Formats: sequence, structure tokens, C-alpha cells
Amino acid sequence: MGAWRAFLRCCNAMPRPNTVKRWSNAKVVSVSLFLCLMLIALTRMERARRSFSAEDIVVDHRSLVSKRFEHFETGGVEAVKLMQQDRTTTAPIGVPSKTADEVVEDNLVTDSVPVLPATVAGPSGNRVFPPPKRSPANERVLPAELLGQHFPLEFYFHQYLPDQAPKSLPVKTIIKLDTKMPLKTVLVVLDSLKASSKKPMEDFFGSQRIQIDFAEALLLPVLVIKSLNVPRYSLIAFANYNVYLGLEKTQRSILDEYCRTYGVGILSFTDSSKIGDQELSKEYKLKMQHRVKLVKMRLNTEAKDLWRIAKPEMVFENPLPDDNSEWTIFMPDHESYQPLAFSTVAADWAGSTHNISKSEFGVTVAIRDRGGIDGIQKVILGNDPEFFLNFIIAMDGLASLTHGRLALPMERVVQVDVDDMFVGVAAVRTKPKDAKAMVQCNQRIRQYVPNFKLFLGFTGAMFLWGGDDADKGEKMMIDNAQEFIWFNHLYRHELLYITPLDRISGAMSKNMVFAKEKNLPVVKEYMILPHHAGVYPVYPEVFDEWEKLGYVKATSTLEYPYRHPQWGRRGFIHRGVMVLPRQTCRLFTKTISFDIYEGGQKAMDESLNGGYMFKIFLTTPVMVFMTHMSNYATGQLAQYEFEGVTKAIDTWTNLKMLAPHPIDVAREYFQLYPDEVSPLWSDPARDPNMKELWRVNKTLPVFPRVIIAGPQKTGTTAFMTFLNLHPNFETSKPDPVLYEEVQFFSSNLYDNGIDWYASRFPERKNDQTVLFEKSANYFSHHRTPKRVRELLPDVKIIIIMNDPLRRAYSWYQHLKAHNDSLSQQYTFYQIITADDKAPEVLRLAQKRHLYDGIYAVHLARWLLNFPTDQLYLVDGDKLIKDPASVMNDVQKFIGVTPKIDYTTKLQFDAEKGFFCAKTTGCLGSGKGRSYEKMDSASEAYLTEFYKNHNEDLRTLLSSIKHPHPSWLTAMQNSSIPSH
Ligand SMILES: Nc1ncnc2c1ncn2[C@@H]1O[C@H](COP(=O)(O)OS(=O)(=O)O)[C@@H](OP(=O)(O)O)[C@H]1O
Repeated sequence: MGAWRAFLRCCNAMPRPNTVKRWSNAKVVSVSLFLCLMLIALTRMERARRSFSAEDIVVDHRSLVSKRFEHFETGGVEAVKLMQQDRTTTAPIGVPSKTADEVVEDNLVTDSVPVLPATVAGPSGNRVFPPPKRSPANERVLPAELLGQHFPLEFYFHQYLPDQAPKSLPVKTIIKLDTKMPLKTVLVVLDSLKASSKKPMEDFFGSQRIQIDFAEALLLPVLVIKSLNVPRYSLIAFANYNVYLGLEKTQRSILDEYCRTYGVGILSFTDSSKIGDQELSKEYKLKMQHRVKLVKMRLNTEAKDLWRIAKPEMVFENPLPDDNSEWTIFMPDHESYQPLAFSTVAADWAGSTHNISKSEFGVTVAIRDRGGIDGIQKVILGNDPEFFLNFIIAMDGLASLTHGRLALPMERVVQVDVDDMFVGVAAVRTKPKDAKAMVQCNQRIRQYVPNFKLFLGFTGAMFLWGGDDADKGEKMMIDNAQEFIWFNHLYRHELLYITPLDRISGAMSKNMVFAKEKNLPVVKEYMILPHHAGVYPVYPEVFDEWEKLGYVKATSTLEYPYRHPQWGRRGFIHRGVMVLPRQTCRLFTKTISFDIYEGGQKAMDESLNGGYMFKIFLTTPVMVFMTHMSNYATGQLAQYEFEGVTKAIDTWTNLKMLAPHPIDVAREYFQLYPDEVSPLWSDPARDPNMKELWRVNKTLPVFPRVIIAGPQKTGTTAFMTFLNLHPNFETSKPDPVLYEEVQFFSSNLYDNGIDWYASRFPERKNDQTVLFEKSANYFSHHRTPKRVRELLPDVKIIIIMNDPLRRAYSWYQHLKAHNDSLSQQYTFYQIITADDKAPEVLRLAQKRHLYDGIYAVHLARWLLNFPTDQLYLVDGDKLIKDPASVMNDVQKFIGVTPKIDYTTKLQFDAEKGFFCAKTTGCLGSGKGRSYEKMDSASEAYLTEFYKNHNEDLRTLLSSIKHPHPSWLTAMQNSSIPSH
């Protein structure tokens, strides 16, 4: 009522035209009510207009995020509550966590804005910098992988059955498909997948995090996902332009047609190591001279619309790198071409200079074809992207050819961490000249990166442990503390893999006390653990501690998901702490004998010439570097390298370098890469670096070798019970809420990490023991296959498929048996036929009943992630009628020993109507219920609903040469009209 009165007050206060002014409150109310009713009616009409189709199960993942468990599990919640009271029955299906309230169903699309810790005040009380702006060019475009997760069937057909299309319509998701927009993937065509030119292509695109597909020229992939009508590639790239020119005629015309239809351009490099000296493409009116030796390069300032990163007025005055006489120059004869870069033929070049200009900048070494000849825009470079100017030209070409869709933002966020301040033996500790050099380094880098300050990781206990000179140097650092930003690096540089973990909190807080005493401006929100131990692989104790402290919000590591190549490192957020990927500078192992400052000059020169660090700056919008001051003698060179590289970036590019507060660095990172918010866990036992970081006194986690993945209501409990009869199979520990299930990969339990997952299993009795788990909702959960593949790449997956009609009805009977209100309110028929006008709960319940039974879609997702020999598909009917033969077979598939004969373990129980274990008896009353037959209207509806999906399943199974389950064959036979 209060709100209503406020509304009326508002109405009265609002300026109105004279006629309205005279209206009474009653009139205002009636008019408002009328307008409301009209609005409702119009909305209903609009809904009704969109008629319901059998394929129209909306898998609206985003809505699930906010609706939480009780909405998603509509119809299941009451069952959960009941089950919690009655522990004698087994767990309800799909209960993903301890309590309904805690659960956030995570079956969501990852393009939601990540939840990041709030911005915090900088060391001086304010942010050092405003957060960098995101460039519109960098707005996210649908990555192919996401599409593959949500449209697996279409992807599978596209990949393996390109001549066919699925019979069923795609199951709708919230992903909006713009069928004219190519996916954000690049097709790189090579003459052979083994070509040496593959690596530079991987580096060029990979370092910009652009997804690539490689293809051989003789076997180009199908370019459009037919069933979705989605063009697959945003750009076609050739490592060697001659491969494009030499494409087989039909392939060329298909490719060209694709490019023209979707406005896709071609970016090509050249590789003259294997080709003749001079070539003429008559068709393209382009002459090319290969193997030219060149000096100097300048860009064409007239190609204004192409230059973005490049500063076109800059001139490179030195000889171009020429290990194998690898440059190609272009001599076009058509107005469609525009030179992009010019060079000068070296005076000592031995090749024939017939028709080649010898004047300064007289030859063209990069060119653009504006499509005047064949309607396709191209950028062609006279070498690979190795040379730094070529790299920049290619990046700008890429941005232009993809209309900005694959362009990186123009800002580069830079953070340089100097770990181990005060750590080290006397000889390599900070001397006065080092301290001075660091202060100067800050000042010099500030010319290019406003407000830049080195970040120093300090270890208080080791302060003044060095000799006299070091003492002086370290004292100087303290005197100049305000010149830097400091972060906690643990008091004694404790290596957590050998230090008792209960010392972490002491080590963190003592260091902060030290900082206070010395008046160091510490950013307490950012912290680095020595050797990054505890961050990845995660030590739960470290994150516990950070959670207790409450203020640590960001850290970084080299280790996730792997170390090499550098550009493959990623970030993730775990328990509120943002973990950023860390970049490493070169270690100048060869220059160690140099005087350090002399070596520094060398590092700077190299960067100025576009060395390794320069490319990191070009391709990495948010960079956190790791360097050392003392414990690696060579680490001290890094400061020179940063001077060099920032100067070079400032000189050659229009990129804007920024040095914000570390929390803003982290926030910027995850805003740029929201897909990375959720980590993908992998097995530390499989990676030597991770193994090194694992605690010395803690055994590596042991994971299951077999997963019964579902789907729900297909006999998964019977299967796991039977498997357990084998002396060497050991299932997960029972859970008070989830009972026999784990549900790690398909719920927010995944956030608990791998230690938690491993703790769900008993210790193996001996080497023969095979751990396994059953979680029936894994099968249809869109993220699960990828997560499983990442952690358990060799796992064997068991999938049981019974008649989807039976499966849906069994779920309804499950609800009924637990007096779930939904099943009391609605009949089975009402639920499965719910349309757009139905209440939301009914729509969600409909999804709950029908979605899992769309086997083809879910199976395709597993098949895209696992080889077929890791999947064991069980005919659900056979499991009921002849479980012994299924169980005998599966032992072979898993490779367990000894093989047991299940005919001696199982017997048919006439009363139960199912096979039961001789020793442990039949399953509980919740499994194998007796209930009335499905009504014929429902049966007819479901038969129609699943018709095309089942047809797709047949195609899919045939494609992997798997026999069809008996119910599927029977269904097909019954649908063939008899004459
Ligand atoms: N041997 C044996 N004993 C009992 N029940 C058997 C057996 N084999 C298969 N089934 C079928 O399993 C159905 C229950 O499937 P799930 O165990 O996968 O259900 S759950 O998802 O774990 O809740 C269950 O469904 P309902 O018949 O609806 O109860 C059975 O049809």
C-alpha cells in the first residue's frame, strides 16, 4: 500500500496538461490500471503468436544463474527436502550441492560479466590510474568453442558428417546467432601440416589469443556450419601466398566464394625459401621477386585507413634480417593494389636486378589488394611475421581485414614485479648502484608509461642479511621506498611446498609489520607467494588464509594452465582471488659475465629492434611481468629491457601504455577475458612443473578411472551397484546429501578444487583397485565433458541410453513418489506439453523431463571431447534384461582384472521385476518402481517430440560404427509403415 500511495503522490506531483490536472486520483488509478491490463494483454498476445514447437526447449542458461537452484530444480526441491529427512532412499537426481540455497547452478554461458572484487584505493589513497577503457573493437564475438558446447550436434555433423545435416532443429540456447557474422576463428592454410611455417603462424595468432584451425591446401574444411548457417572463419590466412595461388581450381573457387559472400579477407605471408626467383601471377596482375636482400623499411603513410598500431611515419634504417634470403618484393600491375611498406635492395645483393628499382625505398615489401580484381581484400607480406615491422603490419592488416573483430585494444596495461627484494647471498644483493639504477629506471620508463613504478616483493626477515655494500643498497631502497610499490612476498621467503602450512599466516602478517615499521607503501591486495607455490596447483590452505585476511584480492602465476608457450598462460578466479598469468622476461644466461649495466644496454638495443619482449607488448593487453633483483643475477637486466621495450613501443606504435593499481590490472584482465573467470582444473601428476610445486609431504591426488555419466533415470544406480560387486572396483564415498553421487563437474562443487574431488574417494586397496564414480547429471551438462577431459584425459566414460520416453516418465514418477507439488498439480501430459504461455515453473519442469533424453545432442558433446574408445555406450534395455552380459563386457572395456562372471553375481527377482545382486539384494524402493503405464496421448506426443532427435542419434551412432540400442531399432521399425 505504501508503494501505491507513493505512486499516487508521484502522479500528483508530476506536471500534467490542464485536462489531466483536473483528474481525480480515482481517474489516475483507473487509467493506470487500464494501461497495465492493456500491456499484459499485448504481451500475452505476442507470446501466443510465437507458437510452440516440439524442438522448442529453451535452455536458458543465463536465467538459471539468477534463479538459483530451486527454480532450476523445480519439482526436485521438495523431493530433496524429503530425501534429506528420509535417508533410506537414494539421492534425488541432480542435487548439485549441500543445501538448495547454497547452490548456484553453473550451467551458464560464460559471457556474463564476471563478478570481480571491488576496486580499492591505491597506495596513495586513490587509484593510481583510471581503469583503461575497453576498445569497442575488442568486444567479445562468439568464440567457436562456446558454440560447440551449445550446439554440439551441429558441430559434430559439420566436422564428421559434412554432407548431412541433423534432422532435428538446434535446441535453442540464449546464444544469439548472427548467421552473417563469421565465428572468431582463423583458418590457416599450409601446404603441409608439417611445414616449418606452422610455428610462426601459431605464434602470431596464438599470442593474440586468436583461435586457429590449420588445414592443408589439398583438404580445405567445410567453411559454413550448414545446419546453423554460420560461417566458420573470420579470416583466411596463408603462411605462403604461393599456396593460395596454387590451390586446386574448385577449392579456390569455394574459398573465394566464401570470402566474397561473408566479406572475409585473406592475410598472407610469403615463404621464398622453396620457390623460384621470379613469378608472375597473370590472373592477379602481380609479379613477385623472391630471395631479395633488403635494407631499411618504411611504411606507406598513404594507406591511412589501415594503420592502427603502426606509426607509419617511422623509418627502419638497418638491414632487414636475412638469414635465408627470404624477402619477397611485389611488383603489381593493377590499381587494386596499394603498397603498404617499401624497402631498398641491398647494394651487395647478388640476384638479378632486371626490372627492379635500385633507388632508396624503391621496392614494395608488403602490399594490400583492395579487391578490385576478385572482390576479396588481401594483405600480403614479403616474409613471415618474425621481423617486428612485419608483425605490426600483419596485426594492422588482420584488424582491417576482419573489420576490427579480431583487433586487440590499443591500451597495454603494464605491471613489472620485482620479486625477492632483500633475498639472496651477499654477492647478488641490492648494492647502492642497483638501488640508484632502479629509481632511475622508474623515472625513465615514466617517459613512456605515465606513473610507472616497479612493484617490489619484499621479504622482511632477510633485510640486511647481506654484506656491507648490500646493507647500504638495501637501506637506500628503504629510503626511496615511496618511489616504488611494495607487495608482500612472505617474511622469510617461505617455500610453501616445504614449509609447514600453519606458518603461512605468520609469514604474511610479520611481513606486513615489517612494512609498517619501514614505512613501505604496500599494496596489500596483491600478493605473490615465493615460487607461486599454492596458487596453481591450489593449496586450499593458502586460499583459506587469504579468505581469513580478507584483503588479498589478486596474485599471479606462471603455472596455469602450463608454462610454455608463454602466450598460452591464462588467469582464473578462485575463492575471490584473481589469479593473473605472469610473463617472464628473457633470462640473459649468456650475458652473465658482462658487467650488468653493459648487458643492460644490450638488452635495451635488442628490444629497440623489436625483440622478444616487444612482441609480448604488441600482443598482450594486460601484462604482469616477473623479474628478480637479486636471486637471479641476470634478473637485474630486466629493468633495462623494460626501458628499451617501452621506448620501442612508444616509438613504433600508437599503443597507449598504462600502469594502474594492481587490482585494476586484474579487473581489466577479467573484463577482457571473462571466459577465464572459472578455472579448468588439471591433474598435477601429469605436469612436471606442477609436480614440483606440489607439497613434498603430500601425496598426489588419485582420481577415478571410470565415470558413469548418466543420463538420469536410465539405470545408473543399478550399473554402479553391479560394478561395485567386483572386488577391484571402488566407488566414491557416500555423501550425506548427494548419497552415491559426486556431481563435481556439473555444479559449483567444481569450485572446491581437485583436493576436494580426490577426497570424495576412498584410498585404493591396491594397484588393481579401479576408482569410479557415478553422477547421472554429467551427461547433459554442457561444461562437463571439457572439464572431465582436462582433469581426467584417460578416463573411461559410461553412458546408458534407454528409451527417452521411459526416461522422462520415470522422472515424473520419481517426483510423484516424493509427493512433489508439481507432480500433484500437473499431469505428465501437462508438463511435457507445456507451451510458451505456461507458467515458468512448468516450462522448467518440462525441460527437466525432456532435455536429458535428447541423447544425440549430449552424446555429440562427449564425442567432440573424447575419442570413441573411451566411451562405453550401454543399451538401457539390455541392462534391464541381461545385465550380466553388459557387466561382463564392460570389464573388458575398462581393463580391470580379474574378470568375474556376472552370471554368478546377479539373479532375476520376480517380485522386484529386475535383476538384483545375489549378495546385497535388490536396489531400494526408489529404483524400479511399479507404476501405471504412460497414457497414450503422452506417448504419442513424446514419440513425435523425440522422432528427429532419435533419428540423429542413429546417424551419430552409425558414424562411430556403434550398434544401435534395441529400443532405438524397435522404434524405427514401428515407425516404418507396414504394407
Ligand atoms: N536392476 C535394476 N533394478 C532397479 N532399477 C533398474 C535396474 N536396472 C535398470 N533399472 C532402472 O533404473 C531406473 C532408475 O535409474 P537411475 O538409477 O539412473 O536413476 S537416478 O538418475 O540415479 O535417480 C529405474 O527407473 P524406474 O523404473 O522408473 O524406477 C529402472 O527402470
